[in-house]
Amino acid sequence: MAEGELPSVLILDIGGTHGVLEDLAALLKKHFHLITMKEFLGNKEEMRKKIQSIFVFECRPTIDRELLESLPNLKVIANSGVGVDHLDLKMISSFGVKVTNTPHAVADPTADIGMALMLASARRLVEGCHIALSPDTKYFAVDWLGVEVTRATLGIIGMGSIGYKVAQRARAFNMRILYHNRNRRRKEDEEAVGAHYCAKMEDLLQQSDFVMLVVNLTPETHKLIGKKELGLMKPTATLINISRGAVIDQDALVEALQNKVIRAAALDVTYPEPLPRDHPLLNLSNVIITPHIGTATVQAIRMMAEEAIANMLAALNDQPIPSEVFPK
Ligand SMILES: O=CC(=O)O
Repeated sequence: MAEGELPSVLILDIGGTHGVLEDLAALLKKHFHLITMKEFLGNKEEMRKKIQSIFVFECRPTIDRELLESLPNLKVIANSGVGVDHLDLKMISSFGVKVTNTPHAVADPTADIGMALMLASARRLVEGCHIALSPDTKYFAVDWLGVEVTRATLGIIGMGSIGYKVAQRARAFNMRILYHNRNRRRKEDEEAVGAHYCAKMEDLLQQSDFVMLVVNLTPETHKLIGKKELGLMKPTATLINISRGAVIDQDALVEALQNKVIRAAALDVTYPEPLPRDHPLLNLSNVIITPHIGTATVQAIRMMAEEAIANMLAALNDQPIPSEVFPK
């Protein structure tokens, strides 16, 4: 790289051609020369040699061996978002390329979406909205009573930083909070939010009125919730998923919802995304689905870009990286 020249960053975004939003581009341009996928595809050897970093912005691309082989000077892939289940960490690391994520930016907005889904499902907000918008529906609230979140039992599966933020919020609703996690949190953390540890996930499933999934998607959590687990839940319970769609066996979920094995589900994530238009989950009145919007806020998008920039700069300058993700 010539002196004074900014390091080149390839931007992978939804559609692969638009680059990032204007104000984020301005932020990135202070430190990097940006290359959109459109420019990249039309181009030449010389440009590929300059690319030192990939910024994955609001998309889940497949980064394959072929792409990595074509970028001889790539040092880091900076993912905006915390989940890196779409990246083959071992393969990427075999090229000497580092991977980073943005755990701080995502925690609050994702916890907010968890709470929003729980409240919306409990109080049947979407159905209520349809009734209010429809000119000829007769309004009899008794026909579609909701349930209360206040003082109910919330079971959080996955007590990392997002799960913990959910617990903090749930405490304000006087909820009884149970959690299941690979590792038990420190006593002080538990006490601060009044959370009780369930070593066995089954105990949490049996006792909770609301079960919220906040785990990373890994081989161990793939289809963590299937027919057996749904069968353990109360028939009055609601399942909320803000992690990844594949954490639930979706066929089993459809069956459980159709047969009222559980009361309802509220999902910000599905498998695949979006669901095919004829998917049975889209035709159930006891389901709310949002299109993976846990971090879709003005603030989060900016904070994720800032975190990614700090990660890229550290990686390119051989400094300690704030949020590096290592292959297991
Ligand atoms: O899904 C959102 C994230 O991984 O941060």
